Amino acid sequence: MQSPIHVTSEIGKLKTVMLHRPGKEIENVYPEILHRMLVDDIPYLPIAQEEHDLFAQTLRDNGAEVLYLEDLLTEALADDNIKDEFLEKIIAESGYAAGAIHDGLKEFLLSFSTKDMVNKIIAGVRKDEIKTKYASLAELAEDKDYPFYMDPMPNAYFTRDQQACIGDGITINHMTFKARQRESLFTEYIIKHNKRFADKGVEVWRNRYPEGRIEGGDELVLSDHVLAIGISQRTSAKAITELAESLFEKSNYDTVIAIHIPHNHAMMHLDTVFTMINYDQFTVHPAILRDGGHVDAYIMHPGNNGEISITHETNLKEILKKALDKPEIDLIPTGGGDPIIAPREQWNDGSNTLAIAPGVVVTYDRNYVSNDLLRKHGILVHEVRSSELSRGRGGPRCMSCPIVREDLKK
Ligand SMILES: NC(=O)NCCC[C@H](N)C(=O)O
Repeated sequence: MQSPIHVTSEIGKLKTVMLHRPGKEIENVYPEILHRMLVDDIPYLPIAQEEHDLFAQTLRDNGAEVLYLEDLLTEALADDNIKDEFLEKIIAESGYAAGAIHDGLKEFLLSFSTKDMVNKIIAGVRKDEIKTKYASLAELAEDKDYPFYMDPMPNAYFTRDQQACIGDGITINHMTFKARQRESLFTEYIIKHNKRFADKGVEVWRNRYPEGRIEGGDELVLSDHVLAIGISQRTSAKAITELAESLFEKSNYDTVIAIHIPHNHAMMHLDTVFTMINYDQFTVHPAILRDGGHVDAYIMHPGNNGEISITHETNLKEILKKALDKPEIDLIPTGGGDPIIAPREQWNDGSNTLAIAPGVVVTYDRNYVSNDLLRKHGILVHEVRSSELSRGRGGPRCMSCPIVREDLKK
């Protein structure tokens, strides 16, 4: 059976992509919780939505079918039993497995249509929105001034991270920080219960329950048998090993290139510093390269008796040449490698390009130095507006989850 997921590269023509249009969750962020919510500023919602609509339209204009996470989840919850089961899980993962607040939240959420309920869960539920029949001492006395029973999910529009499509399957991710961990429950329900995916042979390479942490921004599908993955603030060596074991056992993938990157907020995922944009071209933030273009990379292949063989290599160009079987690789430095422009543009996701076809990318307009350089290297660049979207600290690749891409011609 043909899987509804098919992604065998980072650059094959984009056919189907999943987005989330930013909603009320953005307006439930306030200064005291900014950093815990993993954002550095509060986007102005109407403009963020306008910018996001233009981003979606750019993808449609270039032939992609745009699906919205909120619609896919709503469809997945059409059956009342499944909706009930989902509500139990999301309320429990929000901290209330049982008790008065659990009951109050459930009754409140069930009072909405399924679509509005989904949007409300993403937006967050304030304490003053529900009535509880009684409250425990903990509920009365602890965190009295904290306004939410269910936290907002202001990062939901970065649909790259909760999951990642690789080949005909998907990883449903155990995310690093509490602020984002509930988001991948949505993916689990979409894959299990949305008719587009349910019972259609989608392989789950790794589900959201093992402890090791992993996020899609670190997962780069370089070809139909090579995956690059960041060892980063968000993805652990343990999760990478488990994913490699699963891919080697069940898929065509025979090479996983684990690249160590700095563990910090500006470079949280591999795709904030390194993306593939053509058969032999990549963007790279110079800060991840040591003298001579070196990184710490660990090349994993299936070994004997189900073990994994690992070699340590450091020359990024050589690693990519070998993995992709190319005579040369063009690494295009963010901000031209300038010591001020490069980190400034990287901060606003100048390295985070979304390829929509080989040599054709979508980028933020504000990173004009990087964009001009891409053009000089022969790339077709579609710029999208970015004043508000960029405040969430993610770019076009972060805001998109490719579901289907055309295979590359061999
Ligand atoms: N792939 C990505 O780099 N996604 C960006 C995620 C930004 C979000 N504020 C986060 O910290 O998770």
